[in-house]
Amino acid sequence: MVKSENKFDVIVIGAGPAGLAEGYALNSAGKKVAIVENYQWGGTCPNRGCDPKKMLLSGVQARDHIAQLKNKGFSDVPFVNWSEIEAFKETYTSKIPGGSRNGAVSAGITAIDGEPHFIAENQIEVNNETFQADNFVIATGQRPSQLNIPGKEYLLTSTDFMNLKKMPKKITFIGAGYIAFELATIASSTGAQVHIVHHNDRPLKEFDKSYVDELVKQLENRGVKFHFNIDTTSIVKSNDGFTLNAEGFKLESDLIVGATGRIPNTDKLDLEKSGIKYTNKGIQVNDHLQTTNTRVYAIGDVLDKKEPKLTPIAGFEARYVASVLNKDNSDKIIYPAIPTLVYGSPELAKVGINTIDAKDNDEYKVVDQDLTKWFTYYRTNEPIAKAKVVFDKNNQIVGATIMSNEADEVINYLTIAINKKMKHDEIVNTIFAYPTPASDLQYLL
Ligand SMILES: Cc1cc2nc3c(=O)[nH]c(=O)nc-3n(C[C@H](O)[C@H](O)[C@H](O)COP(=O)(O)OP(=O)(O)OC[C@H]3O[C@@H](n4cnc5c(N)ncnc54)[C@H](O)[C@@H]3O)c2cc1C
Ligand SMILES: NC(=O)c1ccc[n+]([C@@H]2O[C@H](COP(=O)([O-])OP(=O)(O)OC[C@H]3O[C@@H](n4cnc5c(N)ncnc54)[C@H](O)[C@@H]3O)[C@@H](O)[C@H]2O)c1
Repeated sequence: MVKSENKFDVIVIGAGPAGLAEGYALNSAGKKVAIVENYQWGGTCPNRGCDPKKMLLSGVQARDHIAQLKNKGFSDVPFVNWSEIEAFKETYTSKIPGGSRNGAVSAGITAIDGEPHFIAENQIEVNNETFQADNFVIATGQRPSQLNIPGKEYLLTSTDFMNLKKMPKKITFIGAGYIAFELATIASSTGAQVHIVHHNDRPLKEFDKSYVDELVKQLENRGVKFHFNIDTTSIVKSNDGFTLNAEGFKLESDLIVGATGRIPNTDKLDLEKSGIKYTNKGIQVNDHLQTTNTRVYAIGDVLDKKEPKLTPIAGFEARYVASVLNKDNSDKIIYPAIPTLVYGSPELAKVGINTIDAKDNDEYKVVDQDLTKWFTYYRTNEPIAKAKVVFDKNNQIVGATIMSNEADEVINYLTIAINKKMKHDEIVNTIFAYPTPASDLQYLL
């Protein structure tokens, strides 16, 4: 017999951006909701992902702005003190787990701490107690993948990097994806000599190659050394640090960070007992985000999906599933244009139709502009600012790739323009504050 207080309308598993957004949306619609978390409430993004990374980057970007203005008002480029910036980040992250849990409980959500696993299609067990629900939403996210090589235990994760108390003299990242580019930018501005070792010659492969090549050059200009086509075979501990070995290649470092992707947290849940299918890419769902057990939904990074695994998409999926469970919606999920961004100095961003796919397609026109001399970028002496914009046959913007220090802001404007199908006239006739990246939009579109 399941105790009546252990029976819920919906049990959400995982208290990250996806699970919390789900819990709040269902709770405010009057459902009896519980959320189960096995580690830190708040999940990856605010505890060990987007937010701490961006706090660490804030100091780096401030320093880089001054570096750009060397001999144009500044004679010295300040040193970024890693220990202070890391401690500042900690003032934010240390409050996240408690704050996230308290917020959910204050809203009326039942918080359960422990390791859940399915024991039947509508029941889970946590801490030897049985809980039952009409529906479940799995939102357990991902964790860093680990290379299967001798010495893998010596590799740090992105979380370890962000919690370092001291920046080492020499640090190596394996893998050249989002995490390596962003953390390498931070490390190189805080005094470390940085290396990136990648197994092929196509870093950030989902972005336009010509812009990635330029980004690689910008990182090289700040001292980052790239080693392409190197397949790491082992890590060996030495007296002073660690040696990364590959065929005909050796690299000594004080620390080595593995940044070769992330894997879904599906393994501890006994999904088979609930009839839920999954692959090594995540939980399989239909176009209503429903798993192979129709009472169970899955959202966020734990999904096997083609959309990128990012915080705002986790929130979008949570709101969608809430609308389905609240019986307000029976439509399949349709994603709007999704912006993605590699943070740094400069930033690389894209949205909508990829400029790589549009290049050789008659349906599209791609306009590539060097913006470096435009006033917005000239006034801060940015080393590089570029934009490739994709238009369809009606001259409607459908995609873009942007590189500059302001790419985060510009890509968001372009996302609105794509989703709202805005025409050039509408942009020209919108009065934006001048001079800002927004007031440049009329020359981009
Ligand atoms: C270094 C880094 C930087 C990033 N930067 C950005 C960025 O700038 N912008 C962006 O949009 N995205 C970024 N991301 C991705 C972003 O963090 C994720 O997309 C987002 O956190 C996904 O939310 P989620 O709720 O699906 O998963 P998560 O945030 O991972 O939350 C899942 C939760 O489930 C819990 N859990 C796991 N297994 C179980 C279990 N068996 N039982 C119970 N609970 C469980 C976890 O402890 C966690 O709290 C970054 C990620 C990393 C690692
Ligand atoms: N700004 C952001 O939005 C942001 C920032 C960080 C992370 N994230 C999220 O976290 C995810 C994980 O980031 P990530 O950088 O770990 O993964 P990623 O998938 O972006 O990059 C991993 C890279 O490692 C390479 N790789 C794989 N095996 C390798 C090997 N044996 N040796 C060398 N290289 C190897 C891959 O080819 C790939 O380029 C991202 O896909 C994204 O969802 C987002």
